[in-house]
Amino acid sequence: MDIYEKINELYDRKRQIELGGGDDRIAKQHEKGKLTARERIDLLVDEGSFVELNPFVEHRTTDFGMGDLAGPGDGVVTGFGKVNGRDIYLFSQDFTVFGGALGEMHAQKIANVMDLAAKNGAPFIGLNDSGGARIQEGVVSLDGYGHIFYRNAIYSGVIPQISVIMGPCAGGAVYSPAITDFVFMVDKTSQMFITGPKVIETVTGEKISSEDLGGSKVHNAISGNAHFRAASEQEVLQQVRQLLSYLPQNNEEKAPVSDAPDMEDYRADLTEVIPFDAIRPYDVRKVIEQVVDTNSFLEVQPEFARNVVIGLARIKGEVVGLVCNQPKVMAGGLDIDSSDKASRFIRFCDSFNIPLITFEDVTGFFPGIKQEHGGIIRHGAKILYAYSEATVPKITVILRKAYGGAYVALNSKSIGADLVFSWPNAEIAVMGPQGAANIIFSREIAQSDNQEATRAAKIEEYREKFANPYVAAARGMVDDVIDPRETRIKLIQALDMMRNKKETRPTKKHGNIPL
Ligand SMILES: CCC(=O)SCCNC(=O)CCNC(=O)[C@H](O)C(C)(C)COP(=O)(O)OP(=O)(O)OC[C@H]1O[C@@H](n2cnc3c(N)ncnc32)[C@H](O)[C@@H]1OP(=O)(O)O
Repeated sequence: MDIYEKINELYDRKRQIELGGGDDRIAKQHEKGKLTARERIDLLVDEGSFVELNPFVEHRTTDFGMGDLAGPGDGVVTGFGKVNGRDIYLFSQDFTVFGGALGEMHAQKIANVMDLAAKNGAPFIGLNDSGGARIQEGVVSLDGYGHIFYRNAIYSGVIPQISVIMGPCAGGAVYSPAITDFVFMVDKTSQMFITGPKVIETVTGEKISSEDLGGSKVHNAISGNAHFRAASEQEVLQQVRQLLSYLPQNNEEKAPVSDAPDMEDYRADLTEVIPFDAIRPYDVRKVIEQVVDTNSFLEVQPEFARNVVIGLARIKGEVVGLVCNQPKVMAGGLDIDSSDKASRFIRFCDSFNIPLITFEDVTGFFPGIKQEHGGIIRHGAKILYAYSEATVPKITVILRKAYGGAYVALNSKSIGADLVFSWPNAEIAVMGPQGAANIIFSREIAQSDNQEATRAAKIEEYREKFANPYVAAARGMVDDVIDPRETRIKLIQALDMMRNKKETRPTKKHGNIPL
């Protein structure tokens, strides 16, 4: 045999590996509306940039007849490539090989590429399509999951981690995506659950389909376990590419800066967006659209806890993280789910050096027995904690109402905001004028001959005294009361001023955020 024959043999072997579980299983995968592991990689990375690692790895199990079964690549393709010209590392589970089930060597390949991603400071992306722990390998496959979860945890906040669910993801397997920063799902073909419909029916008697139990809609709109969903695999992989364009490569870098758009910084229409009447709803996304660079807002978790709007955007080309009350839903009040949603996003932005901008219009934490018994105290505390520990530039703009504990929690000066701006129509107080007047003037109102007139007069008295931004501004809790039309200009100036912001915290192992 000469060297050319050896090279031909190498190519033959690689071709065989690339066939995965073979033509029949590939056809089955396509029939389900799913792409193969390699087709997905081709759609995700820049053309021709993917470099595969460990293609020759095979399992070494002999139990249950496995000794006779070849499993090319052990059911997972791993490697590195580029997205938008920047490095990424990935795995893509191959459902055509043992149903993408995770065994010892499969796990080892994933752990290796995670280590490479962390050492080289680049995002890590997992394309999940797997029957879970490989049943024939028993505890060895469970151990494999442990090695992956461990890396998900210790590399959290070091490199961005993204999970894309493109098939089943069941049992303990779900904990890897749950630790990652962003979870994407595909409508109808991806499901996540700890125990499937059959087990649930056996244990609790409840009947439910896989899709209704853990499909993309459920996790995006109800459980909050996922952040994005798409109608097809092609679309979801484009969404991942888009998200990556906002992110720094690692926690020591800043997010990439884009060219500043050709747009007016003075936004004349901002006076029209918010109703002057303080109780009328509006869509805060209209404020966001006016302030950030045109078409740059990427909303995160748009279907979950819609009373808070979060997302990434650019202002004069610089990436920022936005946390905003949504007065259109539950009057923008904060509840358990929105507290969790906002807090995790604040911590993500802080981990990866993305300045935070808060648009505030909040009536308070949402009242109710369900909220209290569900632990709103503990969940609401997460927001305070997340803002307090964050050291990135932190700017708040009070658009209209800022009441009570929610005023404090939403990046007030007292918990570390660098700058707080307020629009002139803002009301900053312990509670709304109606509630306040009814409590502090209850005796005068009760003793009055005309209770309704006295109540109205007292409400107005309270509104004039406290429901404005000038009391807070007089004490420096608001840095400036601004013309709404200058909001973008003020934010550009503030971000520029804090370009080199450095803030340190006392040395500690880590804090203990209320979970
Ligand atoms: C960390 C702890 C855990 O992960 S506990 C979770 C353990 N996993 C499970 O309980 C799921 C078991 N699998 C299933 O229920 C089904 O295979 C699911 C995932 C729903 C997919 O169904 P379906 O699309 O019809 O495919 P299929 O059943 O024909 O499977 C395709 C091939 O993959 C295999 N497979 C699947 N899961 C595993 C597994 N966990 N371990 C080993 N092999 C697995 C199937 O045997 C099948 O193989 P083949 O193509 O017939 O040779």
